[in-house]
Amino acid sequence: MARLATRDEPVVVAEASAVAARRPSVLSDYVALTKPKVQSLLLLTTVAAMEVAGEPSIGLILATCLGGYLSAGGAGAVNHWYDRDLDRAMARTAHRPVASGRVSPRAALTFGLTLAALSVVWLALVVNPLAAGLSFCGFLGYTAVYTFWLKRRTAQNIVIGGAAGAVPPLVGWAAVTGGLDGTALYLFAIVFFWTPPHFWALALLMKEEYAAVKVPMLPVVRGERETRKQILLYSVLLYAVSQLPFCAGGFGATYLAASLILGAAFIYLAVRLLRRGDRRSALVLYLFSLAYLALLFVAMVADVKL
Ligand code: HEM
Ligand SMILES: CC(C)=CCC/C(C)=C/CC/C(C)=C/COP(=O)(O)OP(=O)(O)O
Repeated sequence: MARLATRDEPVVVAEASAVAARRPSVLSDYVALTKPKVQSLLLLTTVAAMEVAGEPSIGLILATCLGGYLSAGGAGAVNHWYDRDLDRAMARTAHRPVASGRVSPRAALTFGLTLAALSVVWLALVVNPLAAGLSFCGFLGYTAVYTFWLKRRTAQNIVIGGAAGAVPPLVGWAAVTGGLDGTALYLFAIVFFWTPPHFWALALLMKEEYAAVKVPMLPVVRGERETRKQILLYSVLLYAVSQLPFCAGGFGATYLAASLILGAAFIYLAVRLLRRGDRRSALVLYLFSLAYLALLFVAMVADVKL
């Protein structure tokens, strides 16, 4: 039955279109499933490793980055699918495409698995089988090992699961050389030891949210002081590991200077967090951790190219 227009209608229409304007497009929802901001740093470590490993062509760099993006993006989509119950319950993640119901769980899972399959085929055919295999291990590490298995079971979830995020430099190295060597393993170790302080600094800020959804992150299970101690411990380990490629002769003075300064700053911020125990120090360390990894990998490239 036809409805009479009312004087309120323009307001209702304006409100409806304002909501529509705020609603992300389908494209931006699918891009969000791939966790693009995290990907930018993963790809930086991939490209830096490629430049350290040899003289890759632009074509090889782009092909490897596409494969890496598909693999890590597929893993991100599978994570959105599996963790939708947790994401829905936490303010930081409630707006995500699957959690908020804009993308169906089945569509997100199909999307994630399709990207992962495309990645394996693409890397195997266009780059090489080792790069494809390593990248698939990263996919399994983030999805099966971290997301499905460890995240909801143990406070060591991020320590073990963090190995997945350390795979991209190996993919880059394998793409250029067809193999792996000591320097490649040091790059893996740097990201591996970087991940716990990176995440735990943020977890300190999100402790209540994780506790509410019963995810056993370190600050929830062992308390804030123990988390701050562990952050300092891993910061010192990270510093030690970051010196190894220099000691092994893989890098020279530029890398040594950068790793000393960046490592000292990391440890200083971790000590400050331990002493002060405030939210601001945790936020500063989290933000610095992002800059640290980017600058350290840029320094590696500068060291070997300049
Ligand atoms: C399993 C290991 C890791 C865990 C649990 C973790 C966790 C997180 C979380 C919860 C955030 C908050 C922002 C968000 O909602 O996405 C974040 C941000 C970020 N992480 Fe990690 N992270 C891990 C490994 C990595 C790795 C290996 C990299 C890259 C090398 C990385 C790069 C980033 C970047 C660039 C951001 C900022 C993104 C933004 O501003 O939205 N993370 N991480
Ligand atoms: C192919 C490959 C090398 C993939 C691995 C990439 C990898 C491990 C990225 C880390 C992703 C990340 C932001 C995890 C967040 O943890 P979370 O999912 O618990 O955080 P959330 O609460 O933000 O979802």
